[in-house]
Amino acid sequence: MTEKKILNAHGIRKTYRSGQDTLLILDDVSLTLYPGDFVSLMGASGSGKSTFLNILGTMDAPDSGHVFIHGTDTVNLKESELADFRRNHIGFVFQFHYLLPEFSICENVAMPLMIAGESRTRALKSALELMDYLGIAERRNHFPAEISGGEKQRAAICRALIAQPDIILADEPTGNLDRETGNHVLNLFQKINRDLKQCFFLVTHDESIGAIASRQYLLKDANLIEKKGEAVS
Ligand SMILES: Nc1ncnc2c1ncn2[C@@H]1O[C@H](COP(=O)(O)OP(=O)(O)OP(=O)(O)O)[C@@H](O)[C@H]1O
Repeated sequence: MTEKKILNAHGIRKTYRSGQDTLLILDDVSLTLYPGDFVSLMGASGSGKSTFLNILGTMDAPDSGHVFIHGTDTVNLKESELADFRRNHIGFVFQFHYLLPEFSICENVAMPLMIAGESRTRALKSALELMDYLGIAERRNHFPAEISGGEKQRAAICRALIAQPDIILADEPTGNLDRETGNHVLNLFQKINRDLKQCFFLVTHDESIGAIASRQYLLKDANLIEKKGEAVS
């Protein structure tokens, strides 16, 4: 039996113009993600990690190639269809939390559901359940400026999870945190992956962070190379 694919990126090529030059960032790169996968992508600064994540997340378009998510070829979607598609299928966690300062933590977490048309009461209830699961429920009525960096990142993770996305794309999610707080966030990723079978794609320049993934890749010279080695739990 073939396992269901969550994401299938195929033959991705991406170049950027730099003056007269053409920079080749991704050269015929392919990747498949399955339910419950925990995949990391490492590579030197400027190797194209964020570019690849943004293409997988439909935030950027490849020059050629296809990104199928849940069977839909996202490269063919119109700009007007992409926002809904992302909201339904992809959760993002970035180095900076991007919480909205004028809303409470609970409202921030509930926001994707409210935007999708869920009632405020039900959205806030779901948000609170998730915040309880990730240990920040007691911060529900605080505003982003009133909580710590680690709590903000946990709130951002709740917001990424709330619509039950097929995949969470995380770009240097601990880059702005001290080592201990960062480890706590990574432990939460592992817990969510284990408990909920949530698929993660994690970009990091830090090999010790990338090593927690069950499948590890390196982006080098525009190619994706699978690293063989045991995941660190
Ligand atoms: N919009 C753009 N226009 C031109 N060049 C770009 C653009 N975006 C990225 N680049 C270049 O493409 C290369 C890959 O960038 P990218 O941000 O994907 O690398 P990265 O591996 O994520 O780097 P870092 O670890 O430093 O964040 C870099 O050389 C960068 O300067």
